Amino acid sequence: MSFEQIALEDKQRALLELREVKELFASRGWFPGTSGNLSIRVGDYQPNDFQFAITASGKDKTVHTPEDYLFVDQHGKPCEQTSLKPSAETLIHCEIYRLTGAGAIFHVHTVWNNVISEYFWDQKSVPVDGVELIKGFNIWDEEAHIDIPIVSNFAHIPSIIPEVTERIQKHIPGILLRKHGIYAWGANAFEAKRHLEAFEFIFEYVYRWELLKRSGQR
Ligand SMILES: CSCCC(=O)C(=O)COP(=O)(O)O
Ligand SMILES: [Zn+2]
Repeated sequence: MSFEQIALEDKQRALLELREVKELFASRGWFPGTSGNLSIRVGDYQPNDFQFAITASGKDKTVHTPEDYLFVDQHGKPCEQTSLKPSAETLIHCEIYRLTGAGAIFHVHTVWNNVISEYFWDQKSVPVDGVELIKGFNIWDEEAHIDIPIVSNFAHIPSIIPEVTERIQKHIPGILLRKHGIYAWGANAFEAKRHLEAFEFIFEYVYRWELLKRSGQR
């Protein structure tokens, strides 16, 4: 499907949703120092043919400007002539869309997601047992155990991709980059937001619980 064939309403919806999510996450302090990036897919999807709106690179995501977003294709190339640069991490979004067919991907840097990624780095995943918010991922078993994957972080973004490709799990809608941040996704913006919020809750809970166990209070 060409970019021109995608309905204008679909493109406008994506931009509006990005603006709302960006404002909400900014109010939570989830974009420190211009970090983070958000994307929402538009039009039809095939693993090798899709388009999405994404935040422009290096912007202060706590403010709104007319130059906050642009549309790119499955290779991360702008769909229209623009002076804007897509997020430096666009290729990670491309790969997650390619593998999952998700409708939205949100990436934030928080202290909790950074701390937990380092704490469990030797295991390469964060183990989570029986926490109610796992239901946020549509996993309904009270005793469920999940392992949230952690992958290596590199300044050279293409070097991050192979591990993302290898470690993405079908039933876990997120992946941690070591000492960098979380990528969470969903079928649409509502679901991706729910997943991201569940991850952030779980990271704080698991780390605090680990500390209590270590200190001998539990
Ligand atoms: C300033 S944080 C380093 C880059 C980063 O990790 C990030 O999430 C923001 O990069 P972008 O190009 O999307 O602004
Ligand atoms: Zn980042």
